[in-house]
Amino acid sequence: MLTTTVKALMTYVCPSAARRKNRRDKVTIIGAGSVGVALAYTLLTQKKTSELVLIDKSEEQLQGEHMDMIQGAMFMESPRITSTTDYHKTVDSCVVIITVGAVMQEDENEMDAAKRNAEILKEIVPAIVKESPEAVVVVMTQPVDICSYIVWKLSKFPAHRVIGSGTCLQSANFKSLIAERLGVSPSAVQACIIGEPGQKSIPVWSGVTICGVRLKDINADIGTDEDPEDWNYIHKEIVKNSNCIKSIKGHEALSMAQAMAKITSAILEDTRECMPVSTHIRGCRHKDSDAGDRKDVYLSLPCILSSCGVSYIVRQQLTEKEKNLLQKSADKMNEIQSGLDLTLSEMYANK
Ligand SMILES: NC(=O)c1ccc[n+]([C@@H]2O[C@H](COP(=O)([O-])OP(=O)(O)OC[C@H]3O[C@@H](n4cnc5c(N)ncnc54)[C@H](O)[C@@H]3O)[C@@H](O)[C@H]2O)c1
Repeated sequence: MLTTTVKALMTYVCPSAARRKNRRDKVTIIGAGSVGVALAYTLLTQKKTSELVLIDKSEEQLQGEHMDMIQGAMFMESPRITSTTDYHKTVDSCVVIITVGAVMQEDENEMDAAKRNAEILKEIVPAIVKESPEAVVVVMTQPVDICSYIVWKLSKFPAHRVIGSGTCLQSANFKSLIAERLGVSPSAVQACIIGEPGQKSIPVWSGVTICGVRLKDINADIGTDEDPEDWNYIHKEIVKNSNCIKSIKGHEALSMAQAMAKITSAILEDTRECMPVSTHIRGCRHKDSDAGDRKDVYLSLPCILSSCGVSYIVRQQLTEKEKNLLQKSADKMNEIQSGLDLTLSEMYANK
């Protein structure tokens, strides 16, 4: 029975937050590139899984990564590691993490990247559904909100079982830079970045609290252009640093792997942790009042993660400006989604 406070605080998403009867921890990572391998290694060294399957289309790549991991397996309590091109080996995975697809190029727009990666996702999603129909799928392929939407549509999974990595890493940076400026531990800071990742992400300054004290109550203009202390330089710094890492080494594989390990363990261990991840948002007020699935988009919001994926979305009390920015992102997602062809060819549909 939900109390009034719980109802006002969070939107109930998952039809049953019941814990799985048979706890398992099999994880599949699809894509053995920089991000997939960094994540595999992080999950193994943090002992988050005892059974890991790594899938890629390149056998040579898989062989190299597999031999390297197996050599060190004894130091990781000898987990079962399978590296394969055969999806049947992924059967009954608890969590499937998608890291396939080439990194977005600097001059590439999101529509082109979405179309390019949609073709790859059409190839792999039917195989995931066939082998692990109960899995929670976590999408890392960029543009992550659009790719999460594509996976949700192709899989026909309930929306709470398809999650995108979203703004979880940016939010963690947001907390730690606020903490650094205040000279406190990040654990004293509650703060998050929502919407889409990158430059258009929305730092929710109105909701930043330190041990329950709202910074906006002390500095009414915090994070705005009128802020005398220019706190928003923190958000600019996060975006700049992320772009800098990408231009120097091509990807943020190591830090993303840490964030993803946290999301994965929240699902495997049913921790009910609150993390901003890309989730299905229903009922966005798009400009055209057309009903139907045009209103479905994926964007990051703070979610309670459990064994069923997203159990709740926390209802934030956003300012009008923050709401408008979120709406702008939703409108953009809607526009990109309407340009996608998500019909599965027979070859993949019957996989
Ligand atoms: N969500 C995030 O915050 C975040 C952060 C970093 C990277 N990424 C994204 O993760 C993705 C992977 O990045 P990366 O640096 O590891 O790229 P990468 O090129 O190093 O690796 C991609 C891998 O996918 C494999 N692959 C491609 N098509 C496949 C298919 N049909 N079936 C199986 N495997 C296939 C390739 O063989 C390759 O090994 C990119 O889309 C990137 O933009 C997301």
